[in-house]
Amino acid sequence: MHIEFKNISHSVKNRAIFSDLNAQVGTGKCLVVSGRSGCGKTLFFSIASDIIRPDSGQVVINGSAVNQMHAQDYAEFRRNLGVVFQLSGLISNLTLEENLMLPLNRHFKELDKGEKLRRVNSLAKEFSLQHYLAQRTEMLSSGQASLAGLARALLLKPKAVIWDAPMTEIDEQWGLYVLNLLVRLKEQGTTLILCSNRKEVINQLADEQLELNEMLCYSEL
Ligand SMILES: Nc1ncnc2c1ncn2[C@@H]1O[C@H](COP(=O)(O)OP(=O)(O)OP(=O)(O)O)[C@@H](O)[C@H]1O
Repeated sequence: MHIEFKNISHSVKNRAIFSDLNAQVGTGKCLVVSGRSGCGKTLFFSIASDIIRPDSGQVVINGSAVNQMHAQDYAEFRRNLGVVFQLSGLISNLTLEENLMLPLNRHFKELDKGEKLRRVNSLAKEFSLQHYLAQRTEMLSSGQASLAGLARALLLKPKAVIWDAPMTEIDEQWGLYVLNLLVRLKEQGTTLILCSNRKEVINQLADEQLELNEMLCYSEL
């Protein structure tokens, strides 16, 4: 999936955070978005994953602007996008299995329940979470919740993964595993957008880098 950010401007409470920002990342490549705290990494993540629409400018997927897509193309774009939140985004009063089934039930209605459960079990096992499937996700540690957030995104076999602050909660061993996993995903053609200042993420994964300009943090409209 080729993703382009064209002339993005966005303000929060009358403060310009992005002003005419441009960036792009090709299929199987990784864009790392970095910058100091408060510069807008999470805001960029939200715009990239179409949680927030920018005040002006466009996010363009394989040549089609997200804000002009027909419903069917938009549904396909969403199905192809794996979104991983900084704080996992799991629903705490559902079990882990219920959380992991949500995107499959939403985007892969045609898959039978047995196949969905097989996918859920296999990814849970990959991240050593199989014993937690029947438990509510408030039982997970923050590192486990982070891995579960990643598992939930990967269940869709996405063509692009957008991850806010990857690896901040997980331990060193899992960090290495996840880094290698991200390298493999890239090799398989998955596009990555990672909002991170971590050196290992930048050194091992970045094909493109966007350093958010700290001056923008203080410019007033
Ligand atoms: N709901 C909000 N209300 C007011 N200001 C906000 C809101 N959300 C974000 N901001 C402002 O927008 C700017 C960008 O925030 P953002 O969370 O994207 O930064 P960040 O680079 O991800 O920071 P960090 O590295 O600390 O997570 C910040 O200056 C913040 O104060």
